[in-house]
Amino acid sequence: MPPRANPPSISVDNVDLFSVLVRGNALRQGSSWRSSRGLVALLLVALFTCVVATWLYVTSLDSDITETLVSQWELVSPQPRVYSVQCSEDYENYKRYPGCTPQKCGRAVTDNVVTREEAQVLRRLAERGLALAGSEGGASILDLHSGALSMGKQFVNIYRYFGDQISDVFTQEDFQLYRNVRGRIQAVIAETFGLNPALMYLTKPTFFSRINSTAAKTQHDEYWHPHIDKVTYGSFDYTSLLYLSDYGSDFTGGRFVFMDQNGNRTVEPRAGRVSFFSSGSENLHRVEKVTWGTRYAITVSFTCDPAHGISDPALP
Ligand SMILES: O=C(O)CCC(=O)C(=O)O
Ligand SMILES: [Fe+2]
Repeated sequence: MPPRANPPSISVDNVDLFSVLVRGNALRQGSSWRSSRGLVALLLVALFTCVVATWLYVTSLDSDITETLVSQWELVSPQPRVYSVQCSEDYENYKRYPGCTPQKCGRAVTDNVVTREEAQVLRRLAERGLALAGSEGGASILDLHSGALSMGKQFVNIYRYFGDQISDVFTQEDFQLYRNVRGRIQAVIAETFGLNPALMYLTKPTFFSRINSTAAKTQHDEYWHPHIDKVTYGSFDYTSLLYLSDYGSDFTGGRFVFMDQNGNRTVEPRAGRVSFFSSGSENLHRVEKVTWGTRYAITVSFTCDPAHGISDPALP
């Protein structure tokens, strides 16, 4: 038999001291291993709790502050859905035009002014026009009044650049439809805000916009910044947006957001939907970044100042 590898055990009163020592060490190692495992588990639980609590806080914050005014699937008809807001003091710094200058401010949405078929015709018109060029970044515009069209990092004038050929792209009927729709939008804004439609004038810029998720290449592509139309565009007193595509199926992201002090309120675009509002700082807003697909809209705005009025777009 080979010699025992274990040291000789000292037996005192039937107690094997060596075994006691070895067991004691093992117990100590075991308990320190158990306690450090316990500590790690505790830390993981604490971390998990923190992550869950933060996530719950952030999502609850988000849902608290974002209210959907109108969803894409709803049909707002026959009456517009109107949300009144107190007019800002902005208007006091401008000349007043009785019968037009906002006395009542707010925002409204209607699906009863432009049909989905008309929106489709206008969308095809926008597609044809914007196919002539377009921005390198995610946001392109086509202004039928001035002729400005995004091209690469700049703009060209379609009427100058394409000359007579432009009549192969746009027909007289297209312009007629624009005029007709503009008139109906003007009427619904006047009725909603108690204005005399004859004292409202179309103003510039009035443009088709096409937005997709391509990264911005210039400032012109950065459509998502919060802004006040009266500040950005100067002449605007009433802004309207006619949507030509559907949130959720034609594109994702790209909701319109009113940024109020007590939270955000969104309008989900729907083809044929007209959203309109007084253009002062009571209606600070932004457009969410488009995350997928292509979003088409037309901005049609009105001024109370006849000097800032423009004529309807027309073929040259
Ligand atoms: O396209 C939109 O929904 C809004 C665009 C906008 O805010 C603007 O043209 O000033
Ligand atoms: Fe705007």
